[in-house]
Amino acid sequence: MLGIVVLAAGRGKRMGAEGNKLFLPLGGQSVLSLTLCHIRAGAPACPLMVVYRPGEKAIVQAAINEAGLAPDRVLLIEGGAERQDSVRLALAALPADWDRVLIHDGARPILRADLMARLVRGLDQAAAVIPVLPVTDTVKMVDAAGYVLKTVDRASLYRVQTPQAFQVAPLRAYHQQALQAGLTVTDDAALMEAYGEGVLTVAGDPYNIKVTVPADLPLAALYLKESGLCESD
Ligand SMILES: Nc1ccn([C@@H]2O[C@H](COP(=O)(O)OP(=O)(O)OP(=O)(O)O)[C@@H](O)[C@H]2O)c(=O)n1
Ligand SMILES: C[C@](O)(CO)[C@H](O)COP(=O)(O)O
Repeated sequence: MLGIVVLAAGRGKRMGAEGNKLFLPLGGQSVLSLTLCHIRAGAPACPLMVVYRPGEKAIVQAAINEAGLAPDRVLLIEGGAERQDSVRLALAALPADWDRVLIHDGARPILRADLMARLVRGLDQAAAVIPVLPVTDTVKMVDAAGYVLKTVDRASLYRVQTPQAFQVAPLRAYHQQALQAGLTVTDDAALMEAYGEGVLTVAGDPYNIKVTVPADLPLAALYLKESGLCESD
């Protein structure tokens, strides 16, 4: 069975808000409830697990309700200190019949059904499938003093998004191995790469912004309108 893990246990430090950025207003709801709304709309049959920050279970449950999801359809688990910890804890708690999983940042609310469909189809070819977009700016390496070291050839560089799609068994094993080895990563596909698994890329969605810094919120509101996702999902 395919399940979806939604990560919501961060602190939102770069946003600089009072609390967790996932509860900031967006599109008449909150960032998290919009994310959940769009998952419900795009993958109505998929069971969900939401990873929440200690002390935020009640507000996450409110976002689940606001998204029109039946509370009994959503598993809740406490996250860890880092994103990688939250994913490892989620994988360890998945129902036994979840053999494939989409792991998604709750901070990416503009999630369209066609992207999820592309990722799931890719699991017929690989144990890991990730959405990517080409880099459109020039990229340079810069030293600690702020001077350019070199310009990087951007032809083979891509920006990576979530959801990321996986066969559960290998990813769960690699997360445990990474914990033992002290290997830290910023996305889950990096663990599959580190342990020799092929990672397939599919076209990402330019509207699938991660709400990270203050400037991302008005952009997300614009993308919400442009994406065709109904605000009243
Ligand atoms: N310990 C953590 C850290 C992050 N996340 C989630 O992972 C996603 C991507 O992380 P990021 O955008 O970095 O969120 P934060 O860690 O909250 O942001 P910051 O690094 O600015 O504190 C977010 O939906 C966040 O809630 C999580 O579930 N558990
Ligand atoms: C997983 C991710 O969204 C892929 O781009 C990104 O690595 C998350 O980084 P963050 O610093 O945890 O937001």
